[in-house]
Amino acid sequence: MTLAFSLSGIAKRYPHFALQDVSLDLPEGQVMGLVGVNGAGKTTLLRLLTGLAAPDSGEVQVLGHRLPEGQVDAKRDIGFASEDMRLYRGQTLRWHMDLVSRIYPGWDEPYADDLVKRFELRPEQVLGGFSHGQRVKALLLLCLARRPRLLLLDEPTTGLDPVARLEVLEALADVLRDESRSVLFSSHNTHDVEQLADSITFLHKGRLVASADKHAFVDSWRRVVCQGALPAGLDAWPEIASARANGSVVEIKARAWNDQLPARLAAQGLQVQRADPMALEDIFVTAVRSGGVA
Ligand SMILES: Nc1ncnc2c1ncn2[C@@H]1O[C@H](COP(=O)(O)OP(=O)(O)OP(=O)(O)O)[C@@H](O)[C@H]1O
Repeated sequence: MTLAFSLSGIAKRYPHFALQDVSLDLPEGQVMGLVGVNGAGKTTLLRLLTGLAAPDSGEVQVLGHRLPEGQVDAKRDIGFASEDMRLYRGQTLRWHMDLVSRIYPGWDEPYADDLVKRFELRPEQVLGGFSHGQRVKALLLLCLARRPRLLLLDEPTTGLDPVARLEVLEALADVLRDESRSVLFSSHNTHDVEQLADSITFLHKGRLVASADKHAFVDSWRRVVCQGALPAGLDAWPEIASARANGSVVEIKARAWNDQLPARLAAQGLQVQRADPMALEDIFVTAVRSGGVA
């Protein structure tokens, strides 16, 4: 299996924050959603992969190149889009497109023109006059039309209105159909991740809380409604992320649902009435609150 990137035993410390013990692989052709609250360390992780930041310890490999030594080679095939990246406000979109096309031989002009139309951008307009949503789309266009092997997108849909968000998601979904391309995109929005990603990585306070195949991961969680009294120590079970009582109804969020769980709960005096699938948003909040995923 070829890896788009591999992070191994990474630590990166800032005065008030540390990314710790991060080991994470992305197989080539896969789309990974990186989910975390503000300040979880998502941008820091993406910057490590682009070589914009160096780890204090651990190893970073991108597209077969070890960073920092192989940074120049790796960067040729990485497309990084982040809101922090400044475009030239006084220059037109066409000027930016010409500039990027001269630097990157993989530039795909027909695809760039297609994205101009799809995003309803005006190539002759200077970027200083673009709205926030138009700037985000311009940045994505400049990144996507290079056809990089690895796309790193830092919150590509944040701040977009629903229509712009859908356009961006559709453009990304098109890109993702190409199986030789790999994507890591960060988001606060679990709906976007649920829609696009093959695998999900939760980051919280600089640590990986979970990283797994999306379907298997979502399928392992259940919201279990039981009748009975809440037994002590239930939330210490490794399969259980949270348990709370409301009168004689006990609600359990199980992170590792299995067929044996109802019988084990019955032995504690709890009768399982329902075990419902959970939305990714609910799983994320529960996982973060409970401090991890077994
Ligand atoms: N160059 C730096 N110097 C000092 N602290 C930094 C630096 N870069 C990031 N940090 C700190 O690291 C922490 C994680 O920041 P990061 O931007 O990686 O989080 P994030 O998950 O992307 O957050 P958000 O969703 O708000 O963008 C923050 O507390 C931030 O202040």
